[in-house]
Amino acid sequence: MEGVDHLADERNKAEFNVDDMKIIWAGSRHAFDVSNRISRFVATDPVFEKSNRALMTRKELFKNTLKKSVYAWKIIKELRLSDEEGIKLRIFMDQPGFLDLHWGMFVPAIKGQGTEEQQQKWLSLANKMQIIGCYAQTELGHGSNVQGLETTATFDPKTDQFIMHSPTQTSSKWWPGGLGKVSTHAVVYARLITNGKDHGVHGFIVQLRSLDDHSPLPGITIGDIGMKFGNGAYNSMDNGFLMFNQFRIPRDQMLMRLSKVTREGKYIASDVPRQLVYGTMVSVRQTIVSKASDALARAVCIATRYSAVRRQFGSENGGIETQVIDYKTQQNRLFPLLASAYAFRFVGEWLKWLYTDVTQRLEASDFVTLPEAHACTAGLKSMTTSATSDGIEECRKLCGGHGYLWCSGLPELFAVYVPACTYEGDNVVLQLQVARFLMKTVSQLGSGKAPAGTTAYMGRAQHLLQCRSGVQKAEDWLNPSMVLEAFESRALRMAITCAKNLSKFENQEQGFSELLADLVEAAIAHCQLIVVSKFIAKIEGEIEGKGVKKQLKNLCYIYALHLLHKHLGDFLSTNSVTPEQASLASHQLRSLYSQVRPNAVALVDAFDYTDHYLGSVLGRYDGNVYPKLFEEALKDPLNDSVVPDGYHEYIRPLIKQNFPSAKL
Ligand SMILES: CCCCCCCCCCCCCCCCCCCCCCC/C=C/C(=O)SCCNC(=O)CCNC(=O)[C@H](O)C(C)(C)COP(=O)(O)OP(=O)(O)OC[C@H]1O[C@@H](n2cnc3c(N)ncnc32)[C@H](O)[C@@H]1OP(=O)(O)O
Ligand SMILES: Cc1cc2nc3c(=O)[nH]c(=O)nc-3n(C[C@H](O)[C@H](O)[C@H](O)COP(=O)(O)OP(=O)(O)OC[C@H]3O[C@@H](n4cnc5c(N)ncnc54)[C@H](O)[C@@H]3O)c2cc1C
Repeated sequence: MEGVDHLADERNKAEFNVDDMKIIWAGSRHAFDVSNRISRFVATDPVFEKSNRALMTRKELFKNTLKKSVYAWKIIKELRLSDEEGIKLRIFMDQPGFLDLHWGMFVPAIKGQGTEEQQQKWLSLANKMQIIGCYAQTELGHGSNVQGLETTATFDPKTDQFIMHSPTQTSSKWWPGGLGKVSTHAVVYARLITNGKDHGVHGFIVQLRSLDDHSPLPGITIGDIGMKFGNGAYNSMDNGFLMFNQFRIPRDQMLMRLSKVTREGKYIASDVPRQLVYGTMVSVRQTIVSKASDALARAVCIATRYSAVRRQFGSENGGIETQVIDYKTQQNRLFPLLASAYAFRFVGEWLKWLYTDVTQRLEASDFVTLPEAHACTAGLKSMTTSATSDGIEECRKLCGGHGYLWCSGLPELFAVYVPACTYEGDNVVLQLQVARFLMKTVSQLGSGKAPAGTTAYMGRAQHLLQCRSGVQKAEDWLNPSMVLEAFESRALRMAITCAKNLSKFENQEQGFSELLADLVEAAIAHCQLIVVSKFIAKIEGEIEGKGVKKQLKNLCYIYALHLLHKHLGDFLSTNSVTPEQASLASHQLRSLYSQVRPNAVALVDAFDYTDHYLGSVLGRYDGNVYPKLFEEALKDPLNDSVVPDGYHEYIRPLIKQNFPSAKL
């Protein structure tokens, strides 16, 4: 029935003020206002229609993305939207495209690695989008191993130019988004060679295409790398390949904030850490963590609303059946994901603070917190994107068969989201960076250098290695210090076991290779501790709104205790909890699920997503699922005619057993 809220009963059950929770979710009243206004604007503008995306050909989808992106840019300019509003517009437009790489990587790379002069020249063009840029780092043969890149930039003192060259097929740039068909420029990462000496990987601004007719400049071979996973989905993006054949650029197009090449070809390295050349990746990894909560929240919103609408079994005397959300198994799969969406939101807020702090310090030439910022952005990017990808797929299964329909919104969400486990650093490779950081921290324990920030707990190693959890009854698992101690002790003990095992190897690098799997587990334990501790810090802070804090507390402990349950092997083998304490945690979890149950729909309403953004028949705000599923089915081109194309050619001859005789 149109106009009826099929979820009204669910909404009436809520024990907290949803509008107050919306502010907490958004981060502030201002952020909520912006998000709410822009999402509704996008939802009502026909140019941003997206329900027809899956049936588009690749070319149609690409052109549709161009149209939307340019229209979005026009709106940003004409309505003088702020950066914050512009970014929200892009998010609610919900279609990956070249804007992401231009604003998300090309512009930041120039800001972070260009001199004042270079910024003035290039950003004035880029900020007006008179040039369109991308980030060309990965090559066919090397992605994770940035130091292994093969593209060369050789300085030619005769002409004061760099010669960009792709010496092998594997050195072709391969993957950069926006490169294939749109970008006029790129920040290209290549090995800098002066006077025959290789100085490692540096960034260069390179023009790729003519600004008059868009044709590739001579010496450049460029194109799209082809269809990717899923129909529609990330295929809106023109991920590209690029080869240089002795292509020349002026010397002043090397990004020279971190190191320089003089007119004479002398290489001058500055005294800042060389890793700052990776700065753009660190900034995007930070953004990806906040976006993880957004993607997971979308999937959870769909699965929660649908689980409240969907009924199976349990009918007595012909009465109505049980809502599937009332099954404990459904709750046990769904509510931890709901809790994770909130957890990732809060750790994302904290990471943004950490990133802003390290950026300010770097500007003042203080590099002390850089290793921690790198470890946190890498580890949390890895942990949250892996959990989100798995979570979206779990939400699809939580929706049963209908979750597999395109119009559930979940297949496309998964297809668009899952490469987040790979881009901006493969998730395993990134956790190994965290592991290196942890091993270094452990090796310095007792040296007088007290661990700080997220590793401060390691400073209490003596206590954490000996302590036994004090949990005696299920309610003790609602005590923040008991929960934290269990997570700290598990993380520390896993890290120390790895360090001890490493020390048995004469060659540390060989030892590291042997122990990779254990090291990744230790790194994940550390990252989970960070998320749990930031969630606890959030609920211990000031939170306004009727009943809001209570709900967040429930979600916080669900998040922590479901991790305990999931990684029980770690907790038991490190003696961080006993089997009895683990079973008390399960008991407490069940009780928390019961408390969340009446609030579940309201907790996903707090995300304030429009039906346009959700793009899901199953997740509709009004819960009017079944008539809309029919409507969607009838829109399919196969239903344009009653008798399908191909009937006369194939079906009829088959039924009539009337096909021409086969010849081998
Ligand atoms: C006017 C207003 C306008 C506004 C309008 C706006 C409108 C439009 C809005 C548009 C919206 C934009 C928003 C978009 C936001 C983006 C969202 C996401 C979308 C993403 C799209 C996908 C794009 C994908 C891009 C990519 O994938 S780029 C390529 C990424 N590649 C990688 O990540 C490679 C991974 N590999 C590495 O990073 C490194 O190789 C390595 C870290 C694995 C190893 O490096 P290396 O070999 O050098 O290091 P070692 O292991 O030897 O370590 C040496 C020491 O260095 C430390 N280290 C390493 N890395 C770093 C680092 N980054 N920082 C600091 N330190 C680092 C190590 O820890 C070692 O330290 P030690 O010596 O102490 O041990
Ligand atoms: C959708 C998408 C968009 C992208 N956009 C861009 C872009 O705009 N610009 C750009 O430059 N790049 C881009 N990339 C490339 C991306 O950054 C790389 O794919 C990513 O860094 C992973 O590198 P790889 O492909 O070389 O993986 P590989 O390193 O080849 O990984 C293959 C496997 O090897 C494992 N492995 C690798 N090294 C190790 C190790 N040391 N120890 C243990 N295991 C290891 C990995 O875990 C993985 O399982 C994009 C990629 C995708 C999928």
